Amino acid sequence: MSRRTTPLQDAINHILARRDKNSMLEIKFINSVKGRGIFTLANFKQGDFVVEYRGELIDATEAEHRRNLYPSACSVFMFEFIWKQKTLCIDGALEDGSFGRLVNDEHRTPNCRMKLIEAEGKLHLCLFALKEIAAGSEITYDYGGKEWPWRKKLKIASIPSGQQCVAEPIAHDVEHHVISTDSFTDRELRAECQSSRPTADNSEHEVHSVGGQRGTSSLKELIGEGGVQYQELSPQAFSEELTS
Ligand SMILES: C[S@@+](CC[C@H](N)C(=O)[O-])C[C@H]1O[C@@H](n2cnc3c(N)ncnc32)[C@H](O)[C@@H]1O
Repeated sequence: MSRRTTPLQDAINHILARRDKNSMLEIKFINSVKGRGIFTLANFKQGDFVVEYRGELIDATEAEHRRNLYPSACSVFMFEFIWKQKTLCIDGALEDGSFGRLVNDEHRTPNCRMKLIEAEGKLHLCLFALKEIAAGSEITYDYGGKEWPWRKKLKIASIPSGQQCVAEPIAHDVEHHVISTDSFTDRELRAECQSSRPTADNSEHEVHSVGGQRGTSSLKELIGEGGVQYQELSPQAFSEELTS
């Protein structure tokens, strides 16, 4: 990002070019509980645009339809949010090589926050740094208030009086709740998600209106006229119930 480019402009540039910050981010496999995550290769400053959560914009009805079709390994990639009293969803189920869909949850000390951006009449979800993020760190954000299984399965370490509690995940305990990326290769997962999609769709990077036979709403109908360009988004993310 050049000195004069604001984080918002930086985000819009990446949105329009449909590209991630490939020289600043990398995908790493963490473990069989968390699966993959996104890590920084360079420092980010507070406020910087980090990555877009790319996918297909769909409405609540279509999201519900897909949730019923998708295996749970795919529906965990559906990010729901409220826009002008409407529930919308970015479906990031396709393994398209983009980074945003692989960012993991951290509700206590996230280093990024999701914001909604409207660029050229289309809605986009983007992560911005909440603080300085040093090279080598995992990118995280708060998925929202929901009781995610990995949050529940926390071991509360013994707390000396007057000190804050420290919680640590117990890996073996949450194993059965987790979409194990090592049991699903990328190709298999992509095939799974693609075959369970309601319509053939090669434009997963496009944010567009409801597809296929199920809907005819235009994006304008989905998001309304003259939307806000830049909005803080309270996370209400991933709409999947993770059950074993
Ligand atoms: C959108 S995906 C994130 C990418 C995922 N780690 C992967 O490898 O595909 C969301 C899934 O990642 C896992 N996940 C995210 N945050 C986690 C956390 N803090 N602890 C354990 N698992 C987490 C859960 O399996 C969740 O369903």
